[in-house]
Amino acid sequence: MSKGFFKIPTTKNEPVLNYLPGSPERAALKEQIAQYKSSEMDIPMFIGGEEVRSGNTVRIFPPHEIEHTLGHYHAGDETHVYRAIDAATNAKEGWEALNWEERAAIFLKAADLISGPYRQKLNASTMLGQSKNVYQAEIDAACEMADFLRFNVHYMTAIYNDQPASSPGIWNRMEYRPLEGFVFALTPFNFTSIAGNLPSAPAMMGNVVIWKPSKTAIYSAHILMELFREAGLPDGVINLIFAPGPVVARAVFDHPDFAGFHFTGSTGVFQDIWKTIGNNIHKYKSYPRIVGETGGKDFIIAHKSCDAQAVATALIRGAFEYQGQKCSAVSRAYLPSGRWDEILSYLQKDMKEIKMGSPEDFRNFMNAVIDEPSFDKLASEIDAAKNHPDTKIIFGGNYDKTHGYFIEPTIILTTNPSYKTMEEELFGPILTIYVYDDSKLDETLNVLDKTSMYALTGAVFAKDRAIIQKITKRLSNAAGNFYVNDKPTGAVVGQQPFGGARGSGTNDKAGSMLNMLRWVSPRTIKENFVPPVDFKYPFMMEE
Ligand SMILES: NC(=O)c1ccc[n+]([C@@H]2O[C@H](COP(=O)([O-])OP(=O)(O)OC[C@H]3O[C@@H](n4cnc5c(N)ncnc54)[C@H](O)[C@@H]3O)[C@@H](O)[C@H]2O)c1
Ligand SMILES: N[C@@H](CCC=O)C(=O)O
Repeated sequence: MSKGFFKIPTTKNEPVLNYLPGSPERAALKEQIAQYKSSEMDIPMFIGGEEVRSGNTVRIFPPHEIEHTLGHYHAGDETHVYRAIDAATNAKEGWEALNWEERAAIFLKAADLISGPYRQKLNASTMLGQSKNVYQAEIDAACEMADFLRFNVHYMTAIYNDQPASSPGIWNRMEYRPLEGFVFALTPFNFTSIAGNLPSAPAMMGNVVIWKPSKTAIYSAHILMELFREAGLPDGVINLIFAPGPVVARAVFDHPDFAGFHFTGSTGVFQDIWKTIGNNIHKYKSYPRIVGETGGKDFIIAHKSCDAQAVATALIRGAFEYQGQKCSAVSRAYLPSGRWDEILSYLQKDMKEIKMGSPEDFRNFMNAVIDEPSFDKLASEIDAAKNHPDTKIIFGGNYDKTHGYFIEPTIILTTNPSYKTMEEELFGPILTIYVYDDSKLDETLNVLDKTSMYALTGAVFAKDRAIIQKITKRLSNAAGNFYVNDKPTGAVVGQQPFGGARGSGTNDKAGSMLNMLRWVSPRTIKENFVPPVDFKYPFMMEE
């Protein structure tokens, strides 16, 4: 029982370190990378606090250096899913009974471990396992992960503090119970922080969790699990398993105690799972909470009043950072004909200077794409654009998978605003540009709004305030995160709550109170201090 209304420490964003030559953080990171590269890691599942080794091992290697072995993980099967569900069920009572401040302390400690001894472990494992450069790893694995943990504690207390009014003689209370059952967290490859947030956010609210990460992000997922354990997370609260997605899904979605699904990944997978949950709805104790943040076809629209250099910079950073493998990455742009030559000349200058290679060489702006299927798909889209009458490749267009999965940053110019790469998410370093007639802004906005099924991120570049207002209003349903004169990537927890609508997800805004509310099932308690003892109401009195 808590014996005080405790206040949490002030919530602040984790500072982004610079990694300048000669800095201590750069030296520490390089040392951690060297250490990880010099020994192979043996990675078990974690079920109920036990390290589980199936003996069925799978090799892990850097996408940019495919001959090198980072380690092996132990792949699981259906039996491990059932063991994980049992472990979660056994942990539930004890975890729910723990005071909120004890739960908060575990996750605040995890955040401080990230600021300290775990920072370079998370950064190095993300750089090597997912092929991110130092800055992309730092803003994700270190800063965003620490921010999720600290801000979610803040939102948890804000939720608990939200209490109903009480009339005289009555005390109304709202109890924010965890869900009755377990939560399933299914996580993507591209953000270590998302992989960590999806299981930890429901756990913070008192839930027990089965966590299945992407097979291409198991190296950093292992470090996250070690972090949670070192921070004091009790056994069985989060259970990490490496069975194939469909195998886990079959067992989880058939279980009567399945209570919530926390997903980030592609739209097709989410929609299939939603159907499975719908078909099984009669099997569950409660209606499950379904939270899914999915794909995007994110845009920049520039107006003739824009700053051309700022547009070019936003296109390059927005489209090519982390090889375009951000759900928020710019992959289609609508640029005004009157400013196109100027924007193009800035692009020409900058594109020449982009370096691509291993993240171990800190000069590289870009690294490899995540795996061979992704590489092959991107290469085939580039080839298709090379041969299509509506398109011309104006930058890049080459690819090579001899030693790693490298795709050149590629810009396609199209005369057809409905060309495939203007509509479909490719998830790679391919940007398609459509140059519109300056006088056809309204038509272009209509096309932009209707071209794709997604509505995740988008940006307008303009100096004219009336135009900024007009476009912001006209595109109000085209993006869940909308940016004015800024690239549409790099949302910061607590500053730009993140998520999209339409085909891009349930828009529950990761790292916000809206998301945390999905992991509780409130119970209203009314207490009457002096209950009535006569059933008759005063109006019934004799005249
Ligand atoms: N909106 C957002 O906030 C956001 C953030 C990051 C990534 N994304 C999206 O995620 C996608 C990229 O990530 P990804 O390639 O890891 O996504 P993905 O959908 O391929 O995989 C996500 C997870 O689902 C599992 N999975 C895949 N197929 C499955 C199936 N049939 N049954 C059960 N599980 C299955 C994977 O193993 C992985 O753990 C992109 O579409 C991107 O836009 C969205
Ligand atoms: N929140 C991240 C994107 C996460 C998806 O991949 C951003 O804003 O760039």
